[in-house]
Amino acid sequence: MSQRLKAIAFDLDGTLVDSVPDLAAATNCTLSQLGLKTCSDDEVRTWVGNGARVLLSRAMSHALAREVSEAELNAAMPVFFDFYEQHLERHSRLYPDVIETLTALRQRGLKLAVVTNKPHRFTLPLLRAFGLDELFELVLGGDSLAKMKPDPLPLEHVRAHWSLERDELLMVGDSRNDILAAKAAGIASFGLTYGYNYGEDIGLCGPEAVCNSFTEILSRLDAGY
Ligand SMILES: O=C(O)COP(=O)(O)O
Ligand SMILES: [Mg+2]
Repeated sequence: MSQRLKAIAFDLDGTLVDSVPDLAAATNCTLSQLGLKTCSDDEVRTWVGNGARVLLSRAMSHALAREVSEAELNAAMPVFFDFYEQHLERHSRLYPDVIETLTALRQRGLKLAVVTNKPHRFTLPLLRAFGLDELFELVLGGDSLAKMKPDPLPLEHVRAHWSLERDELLMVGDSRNDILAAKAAGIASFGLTYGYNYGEDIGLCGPEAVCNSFTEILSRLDAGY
């Protein structure tokens, strides 16, 4: 492990939790209510990454075969939000070895944060539902600050919060938004291959390491990446 590393920022959807089944259910509830054709989990998997509003906008555009207006989206968002709030973790699953690995990282003295593009109102309840909330000292949602990943702002906020140098913070995530945010913030990142990255290979955006499982984070840190 880099002697300098003091903290790790983790993405949530597609990194800690496979949340697509419940995001897809909320999307389909909204589409049905609008009288639109529903979509598959696999389609939703390629639309996740830029927050709930962009997900719904992509789903509605797909169903309507045209761009959606802000007014149409504004009218649909409450349906999505209400449903998702009630069914956050019904079909979602923790990825293997997440709790064990996070616990091991904490035992090494690392501070852990969540930096997600998921709206903040869903983030803490989801972490709580999977018993993850106690493992993180700092949790930022996609609407906690003025900008979300791939903007570097959330990672700069984490650095400032803990007074960290650039080489003292690492970002771990499944999406190019995570890797691009890390690069823009001037910090290292690990990309996970099992999550959602618009159907693309996470290695293509140039993370410092590519991990095929959550536990591999430990061995890559031990090997100095
Ligand atoms: O909700 C999203 O679109 C993505 O969330 P994530 O940043 O935790 O992957
Ligand atoms: Mg993600």
